[in-house]
Amino acid sequence: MALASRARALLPGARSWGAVLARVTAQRAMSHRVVVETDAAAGVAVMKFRNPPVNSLSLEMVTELVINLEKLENDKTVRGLIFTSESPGVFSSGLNLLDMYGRNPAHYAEYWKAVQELWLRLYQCPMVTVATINGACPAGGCLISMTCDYRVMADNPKYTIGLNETQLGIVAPFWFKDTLVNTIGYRASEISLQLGLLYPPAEALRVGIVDKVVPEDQVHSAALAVMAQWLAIPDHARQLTKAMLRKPTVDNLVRQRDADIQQFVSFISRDSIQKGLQMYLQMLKQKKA
Ligand SMILES: CCCCCCCCC/C=C/C(=O)SCCNC(=O)CCNC(=O)[C@H](O)C(C)(C)COP(=O)(O)OP(=O)(O)OC[C@H]1O[C@@H](n2cnc3c(N)ncnc32)[C@H](O)[C@@H]1OP(=O)(O)O
Repeated sequence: MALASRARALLPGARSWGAVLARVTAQRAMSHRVVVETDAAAGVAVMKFRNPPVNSLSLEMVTELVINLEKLENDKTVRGLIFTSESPGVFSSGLNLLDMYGRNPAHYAEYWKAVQELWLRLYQCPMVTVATINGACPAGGCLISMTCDYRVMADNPKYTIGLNETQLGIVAPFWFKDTLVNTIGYRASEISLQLGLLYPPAEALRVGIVDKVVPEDQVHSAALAVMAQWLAIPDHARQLTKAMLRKPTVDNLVRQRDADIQQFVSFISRDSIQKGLQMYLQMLKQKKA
């Protein structure tokens, strides 16, 4: 779908992703939640999350991620993309709970469409993608990491990764589940997803949700080394192979995008789910206090 039509699909009346972002951020001061640094000679870009305090994937953040991805995909000099957090400690705390709590159905629908768009773009990204997981990585953060071709995690037992949705009383949608199954296999997913497990680095490596665990001060150099290995493969062959492997999973969501949005809106709007999210947010506050 062309850029302009995708933007219109996300927000009716908008002519481009730029216009979408302008509307999304209209009520807030413009800020950059995503920092992109490009090494043109190496053909590698690093996308750093900068959305304090915990890099939650707010509507604004998701929109900025999509815009930046689109720009990089159009830049033929960039062949590889590394994701990381600008501040070690939290890679991403996942979807922004405040975009899923206490809002109206139109907002939930807009948010979910943007999250779908991000996943579709990341999962089909023609660049080599590597997640450098330098902090906590629950739920949506884990989803982003799993869309990458390779995951390197810092060896810090305080950091955990996994799809913990059930612990919040919510359900990971089928395409989160599909991404997990494609990463760690069916049986491990049955256990992981139902219990909402968050794995520390050694266990994450054992179950296969990450591919490499390295000392924290080596996480970036390790990601660059992995990138160099992947970039040694001719792009066209690797891209077609990736597309072939991932197409059935992508098609599964594309076929039922609108139904998935409706399902999300009706699920998240339920009183019982809203109450559960309220309690979870309170628990996070109390933990802090
Ligand atoms: C049928 C199918 C239909 C579909 C059904 C629906 C499908 C939904 C799928 C959902 C996917 C998700 O990603 S749901 C999101 C899951 N995420 C999580 O469970 C992570 C929760 N957060 C944490 O565990 C921690 O914050 C962690 C990331 C480890 C960082 O710990 P720290 O001690 O550094 O920081 P904290 O003190 O906890 O948090 C700092 C502040 O950030 C806030 N905060 C933390 N995480 C946040 C988040 N995700 N969104 C918003 N705000 C968040 C806290 O409330 C604090 O706010 P103040 O007190 O105000 O400062």
